[in-house]
Amino acid sequence: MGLARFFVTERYQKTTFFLIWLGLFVVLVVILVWLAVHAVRDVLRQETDETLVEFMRLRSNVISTYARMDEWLTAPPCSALYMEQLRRVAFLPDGINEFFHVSDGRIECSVNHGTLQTPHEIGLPDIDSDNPFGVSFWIDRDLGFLGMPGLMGALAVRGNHGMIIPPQNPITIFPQWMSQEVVIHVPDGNWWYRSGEPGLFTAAIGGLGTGVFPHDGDYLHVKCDPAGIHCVTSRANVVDIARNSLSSLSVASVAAALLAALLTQFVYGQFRKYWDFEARFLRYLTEGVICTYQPIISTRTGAVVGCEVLARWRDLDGKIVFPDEFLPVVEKQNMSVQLTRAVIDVAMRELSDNVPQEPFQVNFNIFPRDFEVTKLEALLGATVLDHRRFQFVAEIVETEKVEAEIVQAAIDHLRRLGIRTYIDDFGVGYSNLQNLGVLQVDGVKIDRSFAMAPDHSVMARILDYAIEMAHASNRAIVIEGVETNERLATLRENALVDYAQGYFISRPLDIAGLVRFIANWKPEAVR
Ligand SMILES: Nc1nc2c(ncn2[C@@H]2O[C@H](COP(=O)(O)O[C@H]3[C@@H](O)[C@H](n4cnc5c(=O)[nH]c(N)nc54)O[C@@H]3COP(=O)(O)O)[C@@H](O)[C@H]2O)c(=O)[nH]1
Repeated sequence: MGLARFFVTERYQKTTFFLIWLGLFVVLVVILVWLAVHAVRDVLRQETDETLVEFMRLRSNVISTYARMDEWLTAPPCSALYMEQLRRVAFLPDGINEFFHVSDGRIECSVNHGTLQTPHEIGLPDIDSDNPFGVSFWIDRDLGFLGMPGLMGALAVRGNHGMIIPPQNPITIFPQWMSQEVVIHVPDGNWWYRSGEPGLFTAAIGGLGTGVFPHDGDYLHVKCDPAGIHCVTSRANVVDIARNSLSSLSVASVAAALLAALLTQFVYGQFRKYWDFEARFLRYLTEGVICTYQPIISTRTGAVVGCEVLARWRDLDGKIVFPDEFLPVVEKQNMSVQLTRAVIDVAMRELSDNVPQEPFQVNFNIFPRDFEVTKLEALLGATVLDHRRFQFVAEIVETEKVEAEIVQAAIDHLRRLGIRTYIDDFGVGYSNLQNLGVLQVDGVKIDRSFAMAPDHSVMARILDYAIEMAHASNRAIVIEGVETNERLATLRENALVDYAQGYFISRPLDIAGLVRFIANWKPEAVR
């Protein structure tokens, strides 16, 4: 049963619907979060790369500017011609805004915006020239000595040629939730802060991650240029992201809830289709078949002579389903042989294990469409041989028009096997007088509507005629639907009736009930 209960049992359906919705909603939210994390990672990677490219471009400008200085500065240092040559360098479109001559740790002269009045000591570099470019750096120095008070910048010197690299504030405007730090990484493993939010690089290399990785509730991404000189660390602050995207988050949640509801309709619909009555009946037909037995008594002796086997089907939630509900499915899906086979198997197992009475008549209902020699052989042949102490009766109810010749051949075949055939529900539907004349059956069960009709009603009077007609054709007569003692008494007074069946005698019983009924039944009580 397991999960199926949730789709079969009415009272679980709302809960099931809600649980499916919740599951889908969670899945959608997880997908959204996953997409958002990926988008953030992409932004981090992209912004990091862009900043690195800026710094690498600047660096190649610096290198090419040095090449120009080496080539163009031919005059004696700080001479008028030299200053002219230096000014030509300053016109290069390089983003570097001060050029100077250095000798013995002193800036001797400079050109561009700065106005160096006197030589200026610059002391030891922060980063010496032991790098692939042979450039020494003085990081973040106050450029007041160049007549640029309050401006900070890095000094880069190669040989006697120097330049100022102003603070490189990234051109890009980051999203509010993002920050960056650029450091210059030097070969001895130290690094110098270059720009952005201090401390990110330290956190990143302490975070032991590569690529984009979570760190202290944030996402960090660190990347150095191929020469390993500039390193950019970008950070996405998760709390800031959430705070900045509150409105988008609410919209996304509502959208996810609605989409989950739509998907639930579909998914639930598919499950329901899979588990709807018809589908599950067909899947579990054989496993679910149970048999009930309605006793049949002799009107002459009052003794129990046998029973009619009536099928029920146990649904997956344990509910008992009656033939009115499943027979249309059986007929529509052409499963009559499977149902009858299952009923016969269950009934014969239960009856042979529990009912010792001999002889004992066992009536089965056979679909008219199965009243063909080959189908009946398959349905009843072996059963008859295995259970010879039972007297089998095949009840045929004509819910559809049948070919009399085919049915008669089947009746003859059954008779050869020792099985009797009764016309069931005589007097209603196709089960009429004409068939009584055409089909050589052994007995007639007169439809219960006659016996159930009030005394002196038209139906009750027709019952008498029906009995007479059946008797005239020399058939055994069974009256169904005996619901009162009075009706039974009337029938017993009528010498033409052979057997009676009905709620007054007993409702259909399970096998244990049938055994009890047989044990407790007192024929004289109805005599
Ligand atoms: N092909 C098959 N048809 C089958 C099988 N099992 C049952 N059936 C047919 O389903 C119809 C309904 O059967 P069920 O609900 O079991 O009803 C039977 C009795 O409970 C009911 N009955 C008997 N006595 C009385 C009574 O006094 N009053 C009253 N209101 N109802 C009563 O009648 C049904 C038995 O009818 P019948 O078969 O005509 O003798 C029914 O048509 C079954 O035939 C199956 O395995 N195969």
